[in-house]
Amino acid sequence: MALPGLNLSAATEIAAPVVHEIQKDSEWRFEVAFGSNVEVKLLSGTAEIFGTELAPNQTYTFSGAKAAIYTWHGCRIQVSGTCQVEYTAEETPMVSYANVHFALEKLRRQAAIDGREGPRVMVVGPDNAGKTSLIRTLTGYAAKTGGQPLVVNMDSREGMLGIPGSLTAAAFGTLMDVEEGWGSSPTSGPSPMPVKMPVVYFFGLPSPESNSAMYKSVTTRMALAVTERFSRDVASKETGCFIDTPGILSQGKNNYDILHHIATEFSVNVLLVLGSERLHSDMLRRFDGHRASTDEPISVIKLLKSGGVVDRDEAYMRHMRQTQIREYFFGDNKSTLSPHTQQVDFSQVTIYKIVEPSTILTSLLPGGDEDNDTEPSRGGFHGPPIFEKVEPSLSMQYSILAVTHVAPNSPHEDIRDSSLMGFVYVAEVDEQRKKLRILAPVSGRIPNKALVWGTWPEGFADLVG
Ligand SMILES: Nc1ncnc2c1ncn2[C@@H]1O[C@H](COP(=O)(O)OP(=O)(O)OP(=O)(O)O)[C@@H](O)[C@H]1O
Repeated sequence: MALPGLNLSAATEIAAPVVHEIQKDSEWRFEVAFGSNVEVKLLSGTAEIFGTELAPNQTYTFSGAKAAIYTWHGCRIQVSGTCQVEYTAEETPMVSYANVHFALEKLRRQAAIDGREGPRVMVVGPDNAGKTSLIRTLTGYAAKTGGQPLVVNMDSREGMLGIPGSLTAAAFGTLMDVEEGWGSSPTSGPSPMPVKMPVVYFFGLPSPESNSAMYKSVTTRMALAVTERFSRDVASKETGCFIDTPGILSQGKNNYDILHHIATEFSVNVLLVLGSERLHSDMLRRFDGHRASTDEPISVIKLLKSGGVVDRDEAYMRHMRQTQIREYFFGDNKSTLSPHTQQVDFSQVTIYKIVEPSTILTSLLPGGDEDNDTEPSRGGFHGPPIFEKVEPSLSMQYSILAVTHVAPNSPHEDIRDSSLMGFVYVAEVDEQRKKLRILAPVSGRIPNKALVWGTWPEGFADLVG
C-alpha cells in the first residue's frame, strides 16, 4: 500500500520489541528507511543521541534516520520496528569530542571574564565526515551546560530549520529534538519542542562552486547577522558559534579560498578538521597560528571521523530534501500545519532568477545584453547582474520561491542580501491564463516583495495533488 501523494510505502508491521543492553562508552547504530518507523525507549541508565539526552521511558519514533544512541555509563533500550541496519559499536570518537567540548568551555569561561566573544568554531571535512553530527553533539553539550551557541549552516545542500537552498543561523539554548535533529522553526502550528528563531538567507544553488561570488556575499551578510546577534545576546556571545561547511569546500584546493572567506568573515578562532589527514595538513599550513580579523590566532584541531558515519546516496539525500520541504509546509507527525493554496496573476508577483556565472560572462561580452531595459534599478551599481527578472513559465512549476523582505524593484544587491520571510511553492503555472497556483505556509496574500527562484532545491512534483 502507498500513502497517496507522499510516495512512501505504508508503515510496515511492527516487529516485537527487542531489548538491547549497551555497555558504557558504546553506541547502538541504526538506520531506518523513509516510510517505516522504529520506536526506541530508554528503559534504564543514561543515553544520548548526538549530544541530547534521551528521557527515560519516553517513546521516540525514528523514520528516514541514520543515527547512534551513545551511553557514557551503560543503558538498556527497547526497540520496536525494523531497522535496515543495526549494530553496537565499542569504538567511537566520543571521548575526543567530549574533550573538545571541555576545551571550548574553558575558552568560554575566559571569554566571559574578558568580556569577549566565546569561541567561533568552524568544522571542515569532506562529504559525510560527520560534521553536522559533531556540531549537533557539541551544541547539545553546550546547551546542557547552560550555554546558548549560535549554529550557522553554510551548506545549502541540506536545510537546518529551513528548506535546502537556504543558509540559516539559530541560537540553541534549549533542548534539541531527539527525533528531528535540529528541531522545528516557527510555524503556524503548535510544537511540543521549544521553537528556534532562525535567521534565513537564500542561496538557491546546490554548491558554493555554482556561484562563488554570490556565496561569498551571502556569507558576509550572514556573518554580519551573527555579529549583530552577539551584540544583543550575552548568552550567545559568551558561548560563541559553530559553523557547518559544505563538504565540497574541503575536497580539493580549488575551494580553499571560499573556506578562507568564511573563516575571515566569521572571525573563526577554532578550526575542527574531520576525517582527512591531508585536509588537516593543508589547513595547518593555511591557518594555524594565523590571525583572523581579530587579534586571536586560529587553533587547528584534527578529529577522527566516527566509524558510524554513513555515506548517503543521492536517492536518500533527495528523499531527505523532499521531507524537509514537505515538513515546512505540512508539518510532521507531531504537529500538522495547514498551508494555503491560492491563485495569483502573473502581474501580482515579481520573480528574480539567479544568474549563472557563465551567463554573466556572455552578457559582458561585446553585444551582450547587459543594458536590458526591463531590468529594475541597479541602485547605482554597475557590476555584473546578480538576478534576471523573469515572467513565470512552465519550467517554474514545482519550484520553491524565496520571499525576501525587500520591495519588488529593489537593487539586486538588496535582494541578495535580504533575509527571508519564508518560502512559497509553485504548484501550477497556467501560461495561457497567466495564472499561478501558489502554496504558502500561512493564509493571506503573497507579500508584495521580491521573490527569488534558484535551481536548488530541485523541483518537487508530488508536494500537492
Ligand atoms: N556515529 C554514528 N552512527 C550512525 N550514524 C551516524 C553517526 N554519525 C553520523 N551518522 C549519520 O551519518 C550521516 C552523515 O553524517 P553528517 O551529516 O554528520 O556528515 P556531514 O559531514 O555533515 O555530511 P555532509 O557534508 O555530506 O552534509 C548522517 O545521516 C548522520 O546522521
